[in-house]
Amino acid sequence: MDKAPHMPKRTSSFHSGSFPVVNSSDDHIFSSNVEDYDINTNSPIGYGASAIVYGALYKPLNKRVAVKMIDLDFFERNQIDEVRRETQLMSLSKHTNVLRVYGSFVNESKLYIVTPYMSAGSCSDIMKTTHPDGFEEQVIAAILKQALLGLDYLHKNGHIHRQAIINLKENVNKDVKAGNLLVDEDGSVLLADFGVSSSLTENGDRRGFRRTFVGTPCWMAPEVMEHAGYDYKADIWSFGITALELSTGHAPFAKFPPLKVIMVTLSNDPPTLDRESTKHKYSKTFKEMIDMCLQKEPTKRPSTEKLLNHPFFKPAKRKDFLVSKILQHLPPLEERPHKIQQKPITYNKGVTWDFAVDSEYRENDDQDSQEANDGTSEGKRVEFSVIGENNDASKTDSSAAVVPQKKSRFQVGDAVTESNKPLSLSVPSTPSAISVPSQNPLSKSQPPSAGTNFVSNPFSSGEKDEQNAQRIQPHQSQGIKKGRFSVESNGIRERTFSSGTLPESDNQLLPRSKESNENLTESNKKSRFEVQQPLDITLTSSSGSQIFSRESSVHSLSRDSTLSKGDTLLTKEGTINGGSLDVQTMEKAPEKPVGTKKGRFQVSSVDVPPKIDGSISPSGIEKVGNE
Ligand SMILES: Nc1ncnc2c1ncn2[C@@H]1O[C@H](COP(=O)(O)OP(=O)(O)OP(=O)(O)O)[C@@H](O)[C@H]1O
Repeated sequence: MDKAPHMPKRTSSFHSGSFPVVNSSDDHIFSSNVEDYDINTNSPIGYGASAIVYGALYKPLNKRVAVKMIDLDFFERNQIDEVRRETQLMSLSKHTNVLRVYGSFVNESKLYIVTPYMSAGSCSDIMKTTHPDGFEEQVIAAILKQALLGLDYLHKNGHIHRQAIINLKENVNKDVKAGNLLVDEDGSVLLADFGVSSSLTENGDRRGFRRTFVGTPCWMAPEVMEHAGYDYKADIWSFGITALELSTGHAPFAKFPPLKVIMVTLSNDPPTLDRESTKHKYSKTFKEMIDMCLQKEPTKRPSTEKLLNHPFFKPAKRKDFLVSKILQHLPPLEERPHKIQQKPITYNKGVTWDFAVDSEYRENDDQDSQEANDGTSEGKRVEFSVIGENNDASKTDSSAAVVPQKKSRFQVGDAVTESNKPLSLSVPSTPSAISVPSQNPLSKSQPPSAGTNFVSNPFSSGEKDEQNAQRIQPHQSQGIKKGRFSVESNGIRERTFSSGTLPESDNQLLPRSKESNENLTESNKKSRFEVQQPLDITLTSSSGSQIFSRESSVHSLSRDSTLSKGDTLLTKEGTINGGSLDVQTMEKAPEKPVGTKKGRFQVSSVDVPPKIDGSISPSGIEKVGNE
């Protein structure tokens, strides 16, 4: 397996003896010798942001356990130190509804975390396997009651589930969610995944104010999205989202790209249970409980204690009810199809949102993200990049336990961005929107090739951007102009470009242009993102705080080549409503490129005068890295 090239190599100072073995619940000290674990590396039972989870036999006790394997080569020393503390912390959590750590140790460069084997898998697993449309109400009540008891324990002991107590300033996407509710064969539901993975998936630099969110933001509370201060009430929001997830089979907005989830969450009313449209019938009481949790104002949400007294939970059945209702016909974990999760790891500076994207949004070519992230930036920005690479689960082996998957990344931000490798792409004067077709994320036929660092001037087909870069003029219009570019190994090829203020009609969202996509060859299928950049845009949340921009810009970015009607984009008023979309049909490339490589494009808005040489777009498209 390849390792993500952006990951810093950990120094060798961390060795197997430095990770203390911790006591299990039954006072057995689990061995730190990997030979004592017969790990079934052929059939992982789960994938996470930072880890692959395997079933294993712990030979000294002849006990089945789960082993979470994390490749420490991908992480920095301070992150690892924190993992050590948090793993110990987890070992101390003693509640029947909180997953305990039996032990942990390092072997070579892998961290092994040993936990009880939860043979039914996560609630998310179960839904995908047997209940794609969600569970019936009594099942949900039985699941959530146990989860709530675990959460109550954590809250009362100072944990916020979504983050380790050690560092309250940095956030990770460790929400309460169905994927983190593990179910045992006896119907026990345990909250998992607090602390340890958090450390590894958040950014290593703890001195700054970077906040990296990993995964999809569907469960993320609005105040967390806003980068505002938050507390344990954020878990209550996630809990409410989880309730919706369990009743429909998916979280609200699960199909949306991450940025859009944020937009919709912040601008719309909280999601609620549509009792008319679900497969199962749900009570008003259930809906009422969800609505209590999903209040945008955190202080209005109930505490775990109050929730436990809610009528919805009063008649909740015991765990054996779950055995008879949902665990009967489940195939063994190892035999279930496990989707490889795409989770990013961020090393960027600045306020950052970093999201995994579903396969439909993935890119296929490699990217040297570490290099790409070497530039510095302050404030928020929009950034798109690809790091890591897709890997087939079947190729997983113990020698390369964790390979961060290829992913796309979106970062949203504002302010001054400084990059060590400015992108020489420019677009003609006064661009307000730039559509960037990138490689079709579903196409695997174009492996990246080395040496392409260029982004085209959209007007200069086939020529390198250094030669063709055009100066971006100061923003003079709030209209939307579009350009788009692709990066190919043999230079830059213009696809299409349109400029000018969009007519009114263009400001409506258009249905996906299947036809245009179908006409594309593999070499020219592109996803793209679009940047709208009126100068005076500020997106504010319901609470009044700024979300995406300060006073100068907003970028809406979508890697979806088209959006469907009803999709939302930022507007210059800073609200979210129907946006404009470029639905140009891309022309077939006259020649198949030798290969396609991606640079990394950092899109930001900077209120600086344009550079005369045009090498850096003052409207903020900068190349921040390359392969
Ligand atoms: N003890 C366990 N028993 C059974 N399955 C497990 C166990 N631990 C984890 N899994 C499975 O592995 C998946 C990923 O594990 P985990 O959530 O701990 O990883 P992570 O890196 O923290 O990921 P994420 O950030 O997505 O939550 C879980 O969703 C679950 O399906």
